[in-house]
Amino acid sequence: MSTSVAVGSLGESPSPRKALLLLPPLCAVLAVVAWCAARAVEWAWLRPRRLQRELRAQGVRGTAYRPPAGDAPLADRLGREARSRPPLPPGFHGIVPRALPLVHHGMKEHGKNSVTWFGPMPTVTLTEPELVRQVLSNKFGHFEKVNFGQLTRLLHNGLSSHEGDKWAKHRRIIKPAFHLEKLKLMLPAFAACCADMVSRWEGLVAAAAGEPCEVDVWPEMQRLTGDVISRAAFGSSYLEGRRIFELQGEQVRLGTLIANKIHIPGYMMLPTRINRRMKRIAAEIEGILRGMIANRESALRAGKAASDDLLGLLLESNMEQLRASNGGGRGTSSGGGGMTSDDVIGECKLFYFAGMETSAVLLTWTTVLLSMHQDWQDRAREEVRRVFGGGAGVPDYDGLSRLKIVTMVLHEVLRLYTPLPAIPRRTYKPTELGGVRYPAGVMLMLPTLYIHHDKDVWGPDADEFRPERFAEGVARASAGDAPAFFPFGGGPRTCIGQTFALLEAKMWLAVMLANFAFELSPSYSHTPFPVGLLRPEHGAQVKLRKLP
Ligand code: HEM
Repeated sequence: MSTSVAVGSLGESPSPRKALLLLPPLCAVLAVVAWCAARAVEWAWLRPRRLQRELRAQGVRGTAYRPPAGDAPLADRLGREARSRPPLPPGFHGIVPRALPLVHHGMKEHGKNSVTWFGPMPTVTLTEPELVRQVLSNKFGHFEKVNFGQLTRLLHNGLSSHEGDKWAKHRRIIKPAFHLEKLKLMLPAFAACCADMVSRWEGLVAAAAGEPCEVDVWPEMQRLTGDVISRAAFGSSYLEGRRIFELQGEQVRLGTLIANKIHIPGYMMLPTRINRRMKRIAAEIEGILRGMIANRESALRAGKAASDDLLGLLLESNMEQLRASNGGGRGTSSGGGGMTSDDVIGECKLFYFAGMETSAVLLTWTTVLLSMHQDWQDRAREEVRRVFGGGAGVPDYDGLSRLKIVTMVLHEVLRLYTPLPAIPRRTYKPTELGGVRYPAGVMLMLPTLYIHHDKDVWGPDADEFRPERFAEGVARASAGDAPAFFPFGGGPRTCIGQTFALLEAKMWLAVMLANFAFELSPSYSHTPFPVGLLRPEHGAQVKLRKLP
């Protein structure tokens, strides 16, 4: 006899019977609520307090944890204060207090290697180059990349956020596309983008009819590097690629608006206006890429040669990998030894994310610094004229690799205005580093920009623009033993696109210096500020003059 019949046959009223039936689901709900509450208390209170005790016991000082936002309000306040200060004098490069306000504050209040809180995650800033080297070069998985979950997935979901075997497989497949021999084939695409820009600027100068022509180079450089990556990645389909970079640009802007909230679990799932727009953008980008990849894959299967652009090289390398793992069989995009279509989409998104704004930042600060330091602009132009003989024709690889002064200038710009001011890592397991035993789950912040300006490392003129310090190469530029110059990161996860970025920058400088002279406009205000990358907060206005 079933329970309900038994209860009914006793003639009891239906309410207790209903209550009995409701009891199991109610208990289940209560159990789930209790579990969530316990997890929340552990996440927001017990675990951070435990980590704080462990770090303090070893003498790592810093701010006290305030649940659950940690130092997010302090970071907001310091950021606002830094931005409200008057612009820096042009030619002044002591930008750390303005560009890394939280790191600067932590250092002032608690000394080097101090702790702050990113939500409930302790964040230890490591300022000694040797410790940074140890973290970046670790091959044993003690330090993992800090992944911002759904935000990372919406922005790129490629190589830079993978770990372990998946990362190794993707890096192996992507690497051939960035070999020097392949990059040389992309130089005509770089040159075509620079030529487009030069003719547009010539138009602007002509329209100014003899008056000095003012250009904000920041959006111009975003456009240039967006075009370069579109052409380099997608060859003849670069116009479709352009739409992607517009969408990615918007995605990054929206991502920075919510950066301080993403430590809240599930925040990205909330149906806020920004979250909904970001999801729509991601869907549109994926749609465009899926179409392009499908076309290329079917052409490859039909036996057509792969294109020499990044996507073509990536698909070709992927097919080879698949053939090898299938024992010579026909390649498919279903995974196995190669990448799936979704993986390829993630990597294409990453090319934009990692390769566009970073290069735009480098080119913008180079223009600003050469405007501030006219003597170096003249020296760099002289060198370009000497190597390429007056500017006619497309600069070739041999010529670009002989540009010594231009390279020194680029290195000094990368040192003083490092596009990525800090690199985060997280301890994956308990790890000893510099005499401290870090428990798992501690974020280690490697403040590249701070180390690049550290007088203990670079000497008393650390904040000055002196490209000659790179005359003997990168390794001999700083005073200390450990390498202290790492704008492209280091170790196994070093930037895969650094040769691409430097060739692009040299090509642009060779073309630009041959065609234009430039100086700072009075409307420029020197306000470097990191919004993810170190950007000029109010643009980078220069005055252009066309050279005969
Ligand atoms: C001036 C320009 C650039 C700078 C300053 C720069 C900087 C960096 C840095 C610091 C990292 C390491 C991040 C970390 O360790 O967490 C990195 C990684 C990466 N960069 Fe760049 N980058 C630049 C240009 C490019 C370009 C042009 C591309 C591609 C077209 C690119 C693709 C990548 C990729 C795919 C990674 C991830 C590598 C991995 O995790 O294995 N970057 N970049």
